[in-house]
Parts: sequence; C-alpha cells; structure tokens
Amino acid sequence: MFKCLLNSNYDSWSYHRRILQKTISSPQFTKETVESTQALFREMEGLWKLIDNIDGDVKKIDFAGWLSQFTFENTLFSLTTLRAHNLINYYNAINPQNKVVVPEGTIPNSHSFIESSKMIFEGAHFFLLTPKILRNSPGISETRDHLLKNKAWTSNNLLKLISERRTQVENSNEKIDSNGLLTRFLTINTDKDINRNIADDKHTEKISDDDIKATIADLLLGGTFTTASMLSAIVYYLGHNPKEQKRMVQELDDVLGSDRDSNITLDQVNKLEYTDTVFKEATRLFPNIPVNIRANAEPSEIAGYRFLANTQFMIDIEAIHRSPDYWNDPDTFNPDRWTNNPDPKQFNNYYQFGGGVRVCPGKKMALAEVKTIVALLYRNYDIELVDKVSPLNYKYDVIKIVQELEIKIKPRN
Ligand code: HEM
Repeated sequence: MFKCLLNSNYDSWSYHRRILQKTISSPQFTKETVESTQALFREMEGLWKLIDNIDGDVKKIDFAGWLSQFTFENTLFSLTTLRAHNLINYYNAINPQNKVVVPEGTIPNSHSFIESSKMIFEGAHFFLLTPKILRNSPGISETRDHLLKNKAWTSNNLLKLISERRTQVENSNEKIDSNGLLTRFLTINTDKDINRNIADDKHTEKISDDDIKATIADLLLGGTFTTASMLSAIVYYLGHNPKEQKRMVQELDDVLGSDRDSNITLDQVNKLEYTDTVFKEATRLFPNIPVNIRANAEPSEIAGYRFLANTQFMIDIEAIHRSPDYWNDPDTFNPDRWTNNPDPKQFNNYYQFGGGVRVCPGKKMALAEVKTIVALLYRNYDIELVDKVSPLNYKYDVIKIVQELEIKIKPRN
C-alpha cells in the first residue's frame, strides 16, 4: 500500500524485514507490548466507568468501536512513543455532554488518522479491483481522487511527524535511548546509531523519511484493524458459546490468581493454553485477511495445470479454514480440536498470520496484545452480547473490518 514492506522489490523488502525481525518480532518488544497494553486498558476502563447508559455498573459499549481506537493507539505508541489519545476523542464523540479533557502533547489530527487509515483499505480494494480505464471514467474518477487525496493526507501527516522527530534526534546532545521503532529507524547508519548491528552490511546510508514513512504506515495499517477485528471475533464466538467462555474464564482465574488488580506478565500470558485454542478457533472461522496473494518465480505445475512464471495466485484462506478436507465438522466452534487428538492436516491449513518468509512480522505483538486484552476483559468483567442472533457485522476491503459489536459489561463479583 505504501510500498516498503508490502512490495515486491526483494532488496528493499528484505532489508526492512530484517530490521523488523530484530525489533517488533523480538522478545523484548513482546514483553513491552504486554505492559503498554495493560496501561492503555486501564485508561480505557477509566473511560468506560464514566459511561452511564444502562444501570450503575452495567454498561453497554460498542466493543469494535472502542477496540479499533485502542489498537491504533497502542500500535502508534509502540512504533513512535507518541500518544494520539484516540480513546478520549472517541469517548468525547459519543458522550458530547460529558467530555473529558484531552491531555497536552497529543499528536495533531490524531482523531482523523484512524478514519483515514480505514479509508486506505478501501483505496487498496478500489485500485486492486477497478480496471484503470474505469477508474478514469466520470462518476468513478471522483472516488479515485477522493481516495488518493486521503492517502496523500496520511502520507503528509506521517512525514511531518517523522521530520519533527528527525530534527529532535539530530539536535539532541544527550544520549538517545529509545526503543520506539521510529527513533531506531532515524538513527540507523548515523553517528547516533542505537541499534547495534540491526542494519546489514550492504546498506550504509541513513534511511530516508519516505522509506520510514512507508514502513511505519504499513505497520500502523497492518496492526490496527486486524487486531481489533480479531478481538471482536473472539468476543463474538465466546458470546455464542457460553460453555467455552466459562472454561476460558476458569483458566484465567487459575493462571492469573484471585487479585483482579494484579499486573499480568508475559509468562502468565504464555501459560493460557485453552485461551490460545479459543483464539485459533475464532480466527479459523473468521480469518480477517481471508485472501492472500502469491506469485511464482518460475514456471510451475500445480494440480495438473501449468502456469507461466509471475502468475499471481489468490489463496482463499477462508475456504481452506472451512474445508471438510482438513477439518472435522468445519463450521463448528470447537477449541478442543486443537488439542484433543488433532488431525495433523489442520496445522498446515491454518493461515491467520500467513506463512513462509512473508509471515506476518507483527504476529507476536498482535498475539501478546490480544491475549492481554482478553485476559483483562474476562478476568474482570462478565460479558454478554447485546444481539445474540445477527452475524458478525463486518466490511470487507482487503481485510475484514468489524464495524460494530455491542456488548454489555459488568464487573465480576
Ligand atoms: C490479528 C492481527 C493480525 C493479523 C490477522 C495479521 C495477518 C497478516 C497476514 C495474513 C499477513 C500476510 C502474510 C503472508 O503473506 O504470508 C500479514 C502481513 C503483514 N503484517 Fe500482519 N497481521 C496482524 C497484526 C499485525 C501487526 C500487529 C503488525 C505490525 C505492527 C502487522 C504488520 C504486518 C506487515 C508489515 C505485513 C507485511 C509483511 C511482509 O510482506 O513481509 N500485522 N499480516
């Protein structure tokens, strides 16, 4: 979309990918994600407490709406150490009578960032599926221009943010010591390099603002709505499967202990085995990137058909996840299928995070974030779906973004 990681230039991709491997895929980053997620979750709970819509402690919230603000804020903070305070902006938008003051230091236009990011997926869908000749035709060219203008807006705002941080870094006389990815990128191959062998020997230049922007944009887009929609899918399937929900809550109590205010550690998160199978099962049924694309470097023969080199293949992940060839009773939500005598075929046929060299670099971060949120949510609240009949409400533009999921939350006794 911004052509840095999500591109087909091997040299540029592998260079940036290597850097990500040593940063966002590292154990340190995963540990920090558990910590930042908890801090932000407590901020979100503080805002939930202010909502007064049902009865005392019982609140009705649009989980999908809150969580896309949350994952945007959390990803932005992990990448840049900047705060968008999107949760407060969101609260203020839905509670105009009882607004909360937005703290100073918030990045400008932060509330528009998330809407604009969502529209970038619409743009990707549009440019992927609309032939050029149609894009230029009257009636459709307005949509094209609107989408391009939106992308330019995000691009310019990110560039501004990067150039401001670059000036700070270059003018600073103090030792720079930040794990934020943006600062790391800015110091690569400079005399202030804080990265210790993170770049390779081939690339000796500083990374340009444009390249940093492309990577940050890919990560921000890759990390926000995917993670939020995964969380909505988990809450939706648990809401429809109370027995499994009860079993998961029991595991949370066993692993996390009885103190509902205690901090959760990465170690504890890693011990949540049943919870992990719940995630796998919810995302098997609702893979929010339902189609992946690959091309063959050489001519190939597949299933008796011959294909020229550079043919694009669309992999229908959703069909694979629900195929009776690989899964028993594929449409049933059954977390136990992952642990009770699992059919070995199923492990090669689960693609929530893709696979091979291009497997999602944010997988560990996403799982740490999702597990921490689910643990805090179900440890501390009774959760109920408001509408137990309708299917999950999503929009599909390259990825499936859950639009709304109303739930009732009540602090647990
Ligand atoms: C539940 C959350 C997530 C899901 C379901 C998801 C899923 C995926 C999938 C299916 C791919 C394609 C992999 C392939 O082609 O084999 C991908 C790639 C990618 N993801 Fe994620 N992802 C998630 C979270 C994240 C997060 C948190 C980040 C970063 C902060 C991220 C950044 C990326 C990037 C940059 C790529 C492109 C990698 C490349 O082409 O080398 N994702 N993701």
